Amino acid sequence: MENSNKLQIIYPDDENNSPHPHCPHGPTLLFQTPNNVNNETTGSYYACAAHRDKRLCNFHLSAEDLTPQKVAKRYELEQFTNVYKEQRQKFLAKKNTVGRHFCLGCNVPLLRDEHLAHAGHEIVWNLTDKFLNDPTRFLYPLEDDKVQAQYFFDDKALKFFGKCFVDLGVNKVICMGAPRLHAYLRNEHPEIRSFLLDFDHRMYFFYHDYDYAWYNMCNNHFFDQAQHLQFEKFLKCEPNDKLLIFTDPPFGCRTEPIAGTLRQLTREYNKINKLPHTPLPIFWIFPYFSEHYIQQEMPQMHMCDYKVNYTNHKEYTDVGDKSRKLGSPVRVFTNIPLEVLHLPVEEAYKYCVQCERYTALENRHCNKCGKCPSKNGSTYRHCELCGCCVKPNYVHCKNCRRCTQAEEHNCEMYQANQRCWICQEKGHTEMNCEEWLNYCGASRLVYGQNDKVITCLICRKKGHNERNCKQRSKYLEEVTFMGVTDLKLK
Ligand SMILES: C[S@@+](CC[C@H](N)C(=O)[O-])C[C@H]1O[C@@H](n2cnc3c(N)ncnc32)[C@H](O)[C@@H]1O
Ligand SMILES: [Zn+2]
Ligand SMILES: [Zn+2]
Ligand SMILES: [Zn+2]
Ligand SMILES: [Zn+2]
Ligand SMILES: [Zn+2]
Ligand SMILES: [Zn+2]
Repeated sequence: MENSNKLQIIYPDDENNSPHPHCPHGPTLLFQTPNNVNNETTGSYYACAAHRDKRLCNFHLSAEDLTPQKVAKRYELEQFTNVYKEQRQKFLAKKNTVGRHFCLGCNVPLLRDEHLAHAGHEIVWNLTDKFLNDPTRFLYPLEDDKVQAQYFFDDKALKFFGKCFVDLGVNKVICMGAPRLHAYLRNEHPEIRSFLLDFDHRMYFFYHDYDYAWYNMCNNHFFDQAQHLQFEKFLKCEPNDKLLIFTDPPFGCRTEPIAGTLRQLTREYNKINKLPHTPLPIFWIFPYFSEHYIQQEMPQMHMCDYKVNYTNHKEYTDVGDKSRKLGSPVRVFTNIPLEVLHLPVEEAYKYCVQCERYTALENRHCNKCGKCPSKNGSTYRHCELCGCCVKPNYVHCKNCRRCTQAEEHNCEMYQANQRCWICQEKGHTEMNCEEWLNYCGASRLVYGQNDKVITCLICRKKGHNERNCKQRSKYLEEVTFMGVTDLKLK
């Protein structure tokens, strides 16, 4: 089972699924332990899609206790949305900058003498249009990693994204969880229309319904129906329009619900525009070490070398003492061919002639791998035994048949966490794979990242399979040693 030690997450609106009950934050996710995925409900439960901490939303319903009444229950948030909209009128209706204040403690807009009720609070006085049009420059970020995990792009990243959109001819962007990018596009790229979808309700105070919706990206839930209707209008496109979905979710979010939402939005777009299934271009910002999880959900997504920096995160930036030596680990994942993305040479990127695309300056092209292999910002080196490039500090363990961090290496523990190259499942390596024999000599793709190239499981070289390997006798010994003699290797 994939992710055998992890909970499976069932997204609420996958077709074929029975409907999930709602919490105040929209349809819940169904969490299943791996041994009850076959329609058994023992141990499965529904919980909030947006909050990764019970203290923040305590909805919890065991799948066994599900009843039609519970599925039908809805939470009305109008008492909130109406207040937000009333508050917003203060700012958006007022032309004069004098007397527009904002209480940072209570997160509410204030007019004239309303501040009297906020004595002692931290208040931004007389907001200029510049601030009003770029609210993340003065609001306190909601940094709770169990919910919003609000980290804002630095100016270089904003400029890079803006330029990518222009180069790609994109004229409409859905900013899903990207409020600063939304403001940047509105202010600096009037030729691009942007629509912000964010869980941060404070955006009500700065944007109209036609370019912002209070939204949960973990279940594609709109808290305010009026805004949803406006969003549908935004999705309606003219033949020359080019729409792109941009998302920068909290890194604590699992990839299943985000991918589920991206699919839902694409479906909604196709339906509204009466198109046959047409994929939308996507930019998904996430750390390089989550690559596997993204590709598991969306194999069409590839990682671009651009390092994304945030202004309010110590480690995800290239400035300050605490910043990582190798730069930010945050990358852009996209279904757009990487060849068409131009990374800025002035920010330490270069064009690799062999790869025919831009890569990080420190990324050295490997002729054996046929690519610029580094993922984390260090300079990889090629390991002949692994048949691929590895991190420079890795050492090859013959027993595990993998390059790994030398310190604290325990073969048994290490192998238990490896993904087998034969069956692609986690928990063992090739030598202990039950499917070993079935796969012997079969022509198949190993090494997902190098698809199109067959890597021989015996010598780990590319271009032939076990049947044709010069080292086959060594392999026969190994298999015999494992107590298997009946080889289907003819
Ligand atoms: C890592 S920050 C990205 C901000 C982006 N870097 C920018 O500068 O525009 C995550 C954003 O997603 C929003 N967010 C967090 N959880 C969300 C959810 N469940 N649904 C929608 N938005 C969410 C946060 O409010 C925050 O704005
Ligand atoms: Zn909830
Ligand atoms: Zn206050
Ligand atoms: Zn290269
Ligand atoms: Zn290599
Ligand atoms: Zn190795
Ligand atoms: Zn080992």
